[in-house]
Amino acid sequence: MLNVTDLTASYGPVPVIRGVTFSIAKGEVVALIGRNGVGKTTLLRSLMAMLPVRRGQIELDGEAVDTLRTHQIARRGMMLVPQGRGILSRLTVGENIAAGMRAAGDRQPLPLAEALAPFPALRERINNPGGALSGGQQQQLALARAMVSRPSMLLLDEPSEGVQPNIVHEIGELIGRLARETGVSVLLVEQNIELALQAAHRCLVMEKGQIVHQGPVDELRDDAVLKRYLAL
Ligand SMILES: Nc1ncnc2c1ncn2[C@@H]1O[C@H](COP(=O)(O)OP(=O)(O)OP(=O)(O)O)[C@@H](O)[C@H]1O
Repeated sequence: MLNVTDLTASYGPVPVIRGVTFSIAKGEVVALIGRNGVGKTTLLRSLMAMLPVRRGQIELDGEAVDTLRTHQIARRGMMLVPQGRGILSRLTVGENIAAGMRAAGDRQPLPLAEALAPFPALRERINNPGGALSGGQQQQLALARAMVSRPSMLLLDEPSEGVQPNIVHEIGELIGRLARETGVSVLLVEQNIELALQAAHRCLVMEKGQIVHQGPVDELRDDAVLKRYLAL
């Protein structure tokens, strides 16, 4: 589980994340929503120590990780799947997953067959280059590469991006299933409300670097709420 207390972070003198506090329980999926530029990506990056300036407490599975560096945080079990996914397009599906195994450090990674079990489309394409996959398959590969190190916390930045609209719900269903079946917790930055509703239990709403609202994800079914927080 993740506990974040009074997190403040910036690229320079002006804070982009301002006093953010929230928790995510084991196996819980939380959607982080908000308009463009409010700081959602920056929050994920600051949890991974990828920002120069950061203050506040970050506790992962009962241990403070806010003094650790990015690769050390990954080895403690928090993995980021960035926007655009970071697939190595010339390497095969299997080689991409092997790269995820190396990120595991001392954590014993899953055997390949086990890592691929939730992703039948990848099993059939194990020797194909990552760049030859469809958007949805690449998103699955990014999830498989993160899950192979048996993380306790996944940070997903816009998993619906570049995925055909008619299979967005499959990605949402997959994220929900990974959380149920492995107990991984998920913080999901997502503009696609369909995916958020499919995968998440709760939502956090961000405005100008602050969490201004927390509630059950079903609130996003209300057009008035969407209009207020997302200007849809
Ligand atoms: N590398 C960077 N250096 C300096 N400022 C940055 C950097 N990346 C983002 N910012 C600024 O930080 C603020 C928050 O950006 P961020 O990308 O976190 O927002 P976001 O909510 O994820 O938006 P989007 O949905 O468009 O990705 C913006 O004002 C942005 O210009």
